[in-house]
Amino acid sequence: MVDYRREGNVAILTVNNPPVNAISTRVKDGIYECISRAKNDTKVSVIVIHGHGKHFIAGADIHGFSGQRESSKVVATLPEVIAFMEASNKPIVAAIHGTALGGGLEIAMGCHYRIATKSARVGQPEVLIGILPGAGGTQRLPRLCGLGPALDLISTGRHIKAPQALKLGIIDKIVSDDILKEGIAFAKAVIDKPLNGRRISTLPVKDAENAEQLISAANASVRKRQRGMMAPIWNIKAVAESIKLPFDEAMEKEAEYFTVLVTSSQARALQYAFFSERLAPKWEVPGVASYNTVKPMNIKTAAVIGAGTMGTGIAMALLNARIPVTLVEQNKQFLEKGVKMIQDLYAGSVRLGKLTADQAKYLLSNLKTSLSYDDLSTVDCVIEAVYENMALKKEIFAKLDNACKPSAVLCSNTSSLDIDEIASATKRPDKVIGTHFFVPAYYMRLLENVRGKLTSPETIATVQSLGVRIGKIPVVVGNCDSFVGNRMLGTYTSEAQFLLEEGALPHEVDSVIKDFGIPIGAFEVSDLSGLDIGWRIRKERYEKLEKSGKKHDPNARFINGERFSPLGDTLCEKGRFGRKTGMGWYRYEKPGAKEPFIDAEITTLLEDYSKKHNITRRKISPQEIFERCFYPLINEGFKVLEDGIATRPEDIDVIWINGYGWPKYTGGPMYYANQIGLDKIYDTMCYYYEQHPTSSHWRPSALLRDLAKQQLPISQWGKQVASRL
Ligand SMILES: CCCCCCC/C=C/C(=O)SCCNC(=O)CCNC(=O)[C@H](O)C(C)(C)COP(=O)(O)OP(=O)(O)OC[C@H]1O[C@@H](n2cnc3c(N)ncnc32)[C@H](O)[C@@H]1OP(=O)(O)O
Repeated sequence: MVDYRREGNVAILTVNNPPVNAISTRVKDGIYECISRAKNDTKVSVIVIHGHGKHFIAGADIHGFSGQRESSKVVATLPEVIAFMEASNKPIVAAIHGTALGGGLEIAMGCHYRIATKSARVGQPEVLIGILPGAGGTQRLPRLCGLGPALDLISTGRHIKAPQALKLGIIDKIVSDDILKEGIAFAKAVIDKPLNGRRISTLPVKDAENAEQLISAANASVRKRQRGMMAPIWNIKAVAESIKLPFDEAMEKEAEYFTVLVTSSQARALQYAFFSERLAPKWEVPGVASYNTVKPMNIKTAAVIGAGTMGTGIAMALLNARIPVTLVEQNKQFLEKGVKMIQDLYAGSVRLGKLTADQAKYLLSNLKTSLSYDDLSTVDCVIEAVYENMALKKEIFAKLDNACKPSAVLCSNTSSLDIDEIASATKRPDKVIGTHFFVPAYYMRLLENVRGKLTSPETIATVQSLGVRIGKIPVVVGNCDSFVGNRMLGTYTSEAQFLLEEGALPHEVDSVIKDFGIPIGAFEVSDLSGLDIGWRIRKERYEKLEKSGKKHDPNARFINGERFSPLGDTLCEKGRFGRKTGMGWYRYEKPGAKEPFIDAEITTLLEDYSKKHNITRRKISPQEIFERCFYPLINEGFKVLEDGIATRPEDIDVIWINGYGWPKYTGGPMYYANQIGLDKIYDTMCYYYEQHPTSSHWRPSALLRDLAKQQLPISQWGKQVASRL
């Protein structure tokens, strides 16, 4: 785990714990033993610590915070090992490449010098997994780089690159990529330098005079950007101790606050989410194939069909990953508008300093445009991103099938339509798959990959690997109406509207949703994305119904015996499409404005509606709003598992966290269901099903019922599936 060797008078400690050199108990013990050995070795004058493989040390082993800890051979804790390193009279140099994160940076700060390669990144991301840098990070970082930067890094968890770390004084020098050679050379040059001033714990905190202002600014930022999360608050509190107390006493406070966080349910949920996000790309389709049995195709070039918001966003996601893209439109003006959108977004990134002008120019140089499918004969992959219309999509796929080489993968960015039907327009259904991106597609991390009946494992592997390459978290799901995310969302938006019919107002429903931690309410989000999108999809369904001989009544509150709210359609008929028209479920100062205001017209519309349908409006409690919005959603997640549409509960949680703003600190809907208690959810579902028998989303899932009866957690379902593979 930690190798020791000596080269002349330099002791070299190599941390070797693949894949990221996480600090397990054995790594911690190994470091302690190797430092002791170097301290006692009279031939050693200086020590270098570095990491084998891709990283220096990416932090403490996250498995260790909730699972069983390995027993330790040495009694010292990680903070004690770091103190032991800092106290060494022989200089210790941390030679950093890849990442020095969390406990890795804390170890580096226990060293007397830190050098790093230019591409190395450092950070204290503990807050993101619900804990704090409990091995002295909250105390050493403000001494090293100042209170302001330390508060920022520790409360946000963001990583910074070596050049910025150098500016902040976190590292001493940027060196070439031959990190070990550089480390040894640097170590030799500092052998005789005094260590006074190199032991960070003995230094004063920089910017301490501005403490009050910096701490209140950090707290204000947390209230705005990390609402509901407890870890950022405790992280700030711990850093604040650095200016109130001497180092040793502040370390005791750090340990105390660490214990509060590490035992919290938020930390458990965030750590579960961390591993779930890493599990998602490792797809498994029981009885079919899995990521480790199939090789993906290498996608060298891609095309995107449609230069609207979705198409341009997808094109940018591909361009950002250095994949050359041909953007195709049928209309020259639309195409030019789309290209301008991309150019403007890159120009914005340059203005914000996220890209250099040269980088933006390079990315744009990989963008080709075309008005003809004839230009797609050599591309490896096409992503169609036109609006949701089955006939149009089928027409496009038939054309693509003729224009593209036989090996090309054909993807549809659909959020709800039947992939099998789209694939039926081609002679290569095995190469057709849904790739459901989220808006804005260049930014949102979720990619819901929808496999059809005939989609080949190679095609699944290809889009999963492409997803990772373009920085997404790809999740494989099965083909059903609206797939996983939107299928579950459907129950939530339906219930939200039923609540309006019965007496609630949009802002009352939205505030319960936001209090739970979802950043934007159901009605706010509907106004943001545009009510007309759902309306278009519903109109397609009404047309289908009519074709099958069932007349659709625009006032109907039931479709095929199922409760339905026509309120969304009513708003659209009045031109209330949301923010873009300045009115939707809320009113806005002008079209495109962001701030929603309660609209008296909507209140009247709802009252009239209820009267017309003989519904007695009543005050609906926040608890009822919560249960009615979220329990059917959770229940639908169980049905999705039952139906084999999702393979693992973790996949559902990843979808909801990364695509729909579900608060990560609750772990996602399936994890959260366990926290509430499956029996409680089941009983509540039964209660509401009795009250609302015409809403099938209240019918409790058989899986939920079985697990609740057997008092089993949802993770047991995952295990059952895993054992069947
Ligand atoms: C008295 C006791 C006091 C103790 C105080 C201790 C205080 C210190 C706390 C910490 O250090 S908490 C950990 C802080 N570090 C992190 O949060 C880093 C997390 N990791 C990452 O951000 C990324 O993994 C990476 C290092 C940037 C690499 O990213 P990349 O995309 O290249 O790979 P991944 O797919 O993310 O990861 C690969 C592989 O490694 C596993 N892994 C990563 N980090 C850890 C970790 N810290 N612990 C355990 N495992 C880790 C990850 O799950 C992947 O595993 P597989 O999926 O391949 O099995």
